Amino acid sequence: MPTPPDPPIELLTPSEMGRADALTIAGGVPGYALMLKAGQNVADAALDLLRETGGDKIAIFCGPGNNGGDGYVAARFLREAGLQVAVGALGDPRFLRGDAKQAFQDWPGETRAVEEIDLGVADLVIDALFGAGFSRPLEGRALQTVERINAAGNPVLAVDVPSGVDGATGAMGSACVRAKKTVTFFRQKPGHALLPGRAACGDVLLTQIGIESAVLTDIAPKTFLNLPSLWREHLPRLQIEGHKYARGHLLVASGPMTRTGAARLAARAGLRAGAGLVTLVSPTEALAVNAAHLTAIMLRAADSADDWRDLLADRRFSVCVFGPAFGTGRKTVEIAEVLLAAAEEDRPLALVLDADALTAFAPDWEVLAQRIKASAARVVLTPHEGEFSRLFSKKAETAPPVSPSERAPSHESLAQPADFTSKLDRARAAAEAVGAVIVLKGADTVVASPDGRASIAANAPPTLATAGSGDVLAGLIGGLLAQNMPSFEAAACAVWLHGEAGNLFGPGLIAEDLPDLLPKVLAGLARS
Ligand SMILES: NC(=O)C1=CN([C@@H]2O[C@H](COP(=O)(O)OP(=O)(O)OC[C@H]3O[C@@H](n4cnc5c(N)ncnc54)[C@H](O)[C@@H]3O)[C@@H](O)[C@H]2O)[C@@H](O)CC1
Ligand SMILES: Nc1ncnc2c1ncn2[C@@H]1O[C@H](COP(=O)(O)OP(=O)(O)O)[C@@H](O)[C@H]1O
Ligand SMILES: [K+]
Repeated sequence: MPTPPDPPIELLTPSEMGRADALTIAGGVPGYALMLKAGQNVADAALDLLRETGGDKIAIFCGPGNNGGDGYVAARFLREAGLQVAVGALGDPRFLRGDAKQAFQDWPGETRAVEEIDLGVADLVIDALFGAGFSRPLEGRALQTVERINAAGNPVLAVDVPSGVDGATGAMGSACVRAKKTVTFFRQKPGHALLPGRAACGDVLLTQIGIESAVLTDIAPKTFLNLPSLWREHLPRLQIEGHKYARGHLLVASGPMTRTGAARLAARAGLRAGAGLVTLVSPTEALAVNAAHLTAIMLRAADSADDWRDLLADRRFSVCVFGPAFGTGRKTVEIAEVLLAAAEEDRPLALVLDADALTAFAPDWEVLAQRIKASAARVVLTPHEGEFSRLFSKKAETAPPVSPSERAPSHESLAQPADFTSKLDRARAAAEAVGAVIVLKGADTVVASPDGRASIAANAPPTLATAGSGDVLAGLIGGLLAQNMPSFEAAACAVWLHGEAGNLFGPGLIAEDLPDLLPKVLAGLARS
């Protein structure tokens, strides 16, 4: 029998995880049974780490909630396994409640105050201070304890999330534990994938504690790790009787004479991603320089919004990447409006608006939103953080519907990257407000759809932070849209392919290298 394809990997916010616990408990599994399994998994991970690093002395820091409860359970298992375990409590453990109280009572050893734990002798530290219940920046004793753990430099195993990291957002307030490994339960959380949380986790070990996947039917999570399992079934499939027009005709808009490279990078990436035909649309003044660099990619001239309108009368043009190095003047807004208006029910068109096409509308994101919502085009916006802040810096005059997610930001705060509002929620709220798929780029690129689905990528290497790499990404999205891949899946797939191409090349990467790595990445994907 053929093996079924891997399912998408859901990411659960701490409150969704709370529902998973609650549904399981309501189904007859005692909460303490879940905690016992969680603590056992932590103990097993600690034993594995000690096999690598050597030693038998463990310091466990237990907080005032159920995360601390996992710590007391792990302490008991590790002591039973013959290790020397020192337990330090943050807060008076006599005030623990519920399962955590039970776990403390079942711990047969001594419990001291966190300050009394000698880190100089510990071979491993277990951080069970705060997990899903972490709710505000650390201060006082909690902050001092985390700073002491980090300063001591022992290998740290974090329980669920490194203390100080918000599992929903990946944000940290004043400080957070820096772990070598993080053991989490049932499903990963957005905070394991979003920065800075991801960097604080070290390796993430996902373990099971007796929660059935069936609870997810009720919870209906909408956030996923950006892995092939999320979009594989929507990958373009070549037909034996296919012709190039069946693979779509992608347009890419070139900037003026001295700014033509970005469009050529996008065009080549679009062609490599599988668009049947790619035409670069160049200002007349830059035709010669573009012509000198193009072979398989075709070339057309267009200078004004009217020229673009005439060009689009040819209905075979099905996708356009617009914005890279185009310039941010009034003409950019006019052409974007022509592109959006050209789509009709019986004239499908998909648009990737990138870079200058976003900045040209800034800060009037509501104008862009109106045009997109009035358009029949499928639209993907690909801002980096700077473009996102510029575009969404203005307060909303009429409050658009608010994102359904846990920490939905008001649209007034769409552009605030540094607080507890997550990149995930900002991208999601923007997608809903604008009516387009948003690709909010960076080392933890979020792709958000107006229908609430979102993905977080964790495969991109920092070598991708090189001039022109975003142009390549825009072209990849265009190439996949040209083959009729749905917008959310096309954007997520392109982000993943982009990351894998970066990984394949390694050090010394420049943007020109990326498109030509695509055949290898696609071949690997087909084999996996
Ligand atoms: N039955 C369950 O629900 C299970 C829970 N599990 C564990 O339980 C954890 C969640 O437990 P809780 O919901 O009790 O939450 P936590 O144990 O993460 O933290 C809650 C406690 O920390 C305090 N707190 C939060 N932020 C603080 C800050 N910045 N400074 C000082 N105090 C702060 C809160 O007031 C509360 O007392 C998970 O992360 C997981 O480790 C696992 O045992 C699996 C089963
Ligand atoms: N530190 C990083 N790690 C991984 N990927 C990164 C990092 N920094 C940037 N990227 C990726 O590189 C690309 C850069 O795009 P962009 O900022 O638009 O650059 P450009 O305008 O030069 O093309 C994006 O896809 C982004 O996600
Ligand atoms: K923790």
